[in-house]
Amino acid sequence: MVEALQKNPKHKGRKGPVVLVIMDGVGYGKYTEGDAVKAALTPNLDRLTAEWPSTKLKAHGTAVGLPDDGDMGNSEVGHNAIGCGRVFAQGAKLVGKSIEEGRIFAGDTWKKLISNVRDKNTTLHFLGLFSDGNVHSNVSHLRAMLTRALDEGVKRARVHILLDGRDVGETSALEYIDPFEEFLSGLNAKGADYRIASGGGRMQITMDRYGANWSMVEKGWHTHVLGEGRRFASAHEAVEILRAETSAIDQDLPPFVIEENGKALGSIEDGDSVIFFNFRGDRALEITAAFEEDDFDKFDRVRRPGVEYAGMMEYDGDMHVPRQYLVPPPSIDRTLGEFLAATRVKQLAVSETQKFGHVTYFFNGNRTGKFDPGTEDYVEIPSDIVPFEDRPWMKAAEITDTVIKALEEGKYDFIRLNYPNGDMVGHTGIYPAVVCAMEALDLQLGRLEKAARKAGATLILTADHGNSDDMFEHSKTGEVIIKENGQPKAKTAHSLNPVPCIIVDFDGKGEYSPTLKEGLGISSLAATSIELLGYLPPSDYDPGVLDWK
Ligand SMILES: O=C(O)[C@H](O)COP(=O)(O)O
Ligand SMILES: [Mn+2]
Ligand SMILES: [Mn+2]
Repeated sequence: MVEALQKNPKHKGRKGPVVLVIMDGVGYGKYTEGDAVKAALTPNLDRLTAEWPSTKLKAHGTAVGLPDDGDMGNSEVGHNAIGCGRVFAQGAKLVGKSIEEGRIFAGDTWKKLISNVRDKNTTLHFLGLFSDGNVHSNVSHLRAMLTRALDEGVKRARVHILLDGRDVGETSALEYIDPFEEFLSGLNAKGADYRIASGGGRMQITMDRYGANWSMVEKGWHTHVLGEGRRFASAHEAVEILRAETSAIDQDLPPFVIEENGKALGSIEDGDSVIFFNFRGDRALEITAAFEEDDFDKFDRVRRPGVEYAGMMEYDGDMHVPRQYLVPPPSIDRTLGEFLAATRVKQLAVSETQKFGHVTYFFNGNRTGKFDPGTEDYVEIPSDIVPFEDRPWMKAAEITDTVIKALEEGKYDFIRLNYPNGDMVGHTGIYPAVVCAMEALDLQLGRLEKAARKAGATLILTADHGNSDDMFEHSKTGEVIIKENGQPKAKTAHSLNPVPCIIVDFDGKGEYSPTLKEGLGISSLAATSIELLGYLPPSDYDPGVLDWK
């Protein structure tokens, strides 16, 4: 356990709690066209921005521990940075380095999985998100592992691909599949039997998170493991036919199984090895449980093959899941939540299912569970299982109800909440729905503001990364890309834009300058929260945004 925090001598006390409001996926747009945050009618957000001290925070690239400044931020690295007050080298960077330096292949897990299939003459399977989005995975890591497996004498490998279209272009699947097939042909010319065996859209199969919809994982199990589902001769053919039939963007394409001679090419069998090559944990934990857990009751697995299973990384540092992994995760320690628990500051974390783990598991440095159940409460509002464009308001009102009640009861000192709308609806790429999501969010900000004023609370309005602020694809020279039908090409991924930091301090005593610091990143939100709670941040935390007089 960490030490308790020291008092901030310049803080003159507040009537109410500090409320950290994470408006997931709401940034400051670079372009007017496609900026749904700007386009929406948001009188509350506009007024709060105009009337209270505010600054912009960096939420992408090296400011959140990603390999370079061309990398968009994401919820994992964003909430890690916000909740941990410092920047850690993150999954994308750690795996890339481990491969570059060869450490991944010198590790016991790699060696065990490889010798398992070599000794038994069985199959090495790779399963994961098939893109270079760098949020959950990177296809370059997959290529490096396949190349190495062949060098180490692995004869047969099967790759199960989850089509992205969410962290990369919405219909970019063939840009990954076609060159990858060529790459496999190159390996196969050297004597390998390496093939794509199954796949499907990432929002249809396998990559559910936080228990929102286990039937996705069940469908994935049937597709990858049992080799059951609609059959095609190749992944390219599957994508073309399924697109023509459904008009779905990649993330929503139905599952497919590749067959040869009337048989699934790569079902997963006893004695095989399986590598789940995503480095990020939230959408990896459920399929991992299906492979690893003896007492598993989320769906009928029908057949559970005895395999050596490994994840790219450890996905849960508390529960030690998975049992075997290839690259050690960032060791995120001494988090804001842990310091507040040690200081006996009463904490509440609230979101709906889709982002519940963000304000708990990611916020606490990829750990499930509380630091101190005596002083912490976590509230999950169940998310609807619907396309988010059909209900862009999601559970913003219910989340707000919970926080307002907590403000009225005065039970907590620090409340953190995540409104998922800007991100979950942003990922659909459906512009009018995103505008509606922003307006729904704004209504709730108005309610929250009223309750906070009454309670003498301090609101910190911010976000983990952008998304809704950048809904159209732009060319390198900055023009909106127009499709054949004359409509702008939708952008489903996060943006590289900075995010707000607005300090709404209803019971402030003028102890700090109303001009906030500039040029900081979202890791500064931890120190800012601590200072507003009346304590001094740990000396190794990144500086807060406030200049105390
Ligand atoms: O998992 C997802 O939905 C996307 O890849 C990234 O979104 P998030 O980082 O906001 O969760
Ligand atoms: Mn997010
Ligand atoms: Mn997102």
